Amino acid sequence: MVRGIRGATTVLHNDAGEIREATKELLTKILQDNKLSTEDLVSAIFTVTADLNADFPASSAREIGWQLVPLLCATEIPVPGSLKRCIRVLIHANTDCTQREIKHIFLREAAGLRKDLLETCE
Ligand SMILES: C=C(O[C@@H]1C=C(C(=O)O)C=C[C@H]1O)C(=O)O
Repeated sequence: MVRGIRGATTVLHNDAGEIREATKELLTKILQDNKLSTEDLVSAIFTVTADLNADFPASSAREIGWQLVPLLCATEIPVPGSLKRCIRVLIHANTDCTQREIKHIFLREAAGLRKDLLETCE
């Protein structure tokens, strides 16, 4: 069964090194907490807020072994007042978990984004 897994994190600066480090931390935790390997991954879509253009998060994914996973990066909708310097991801993965068992991961300043989603996790 293919399930969707959401994640998000933030960086302090529009800096390629920071984006790489934050993205790798997020993706590694998503795989660990959901007991997934890269072989289980179907695809992933990243968005970054318009204030982040120093690097593509997809490059970071390849640096941790996601070379065969189809990836896409796009700019997030600039809703006034929304969280700044945010990297979001939607991963599609093969898993036996139910929807409620999926661990969605929101780190750093993004931790408050989707408390509703976290509350529905088992
Ligand atoms: C609230 C978020 O930001 C935005 C809103 C989303 C939503 O309402 O589901 C999803 C992604 C973003 O476009 C989030 O990342 O979860």
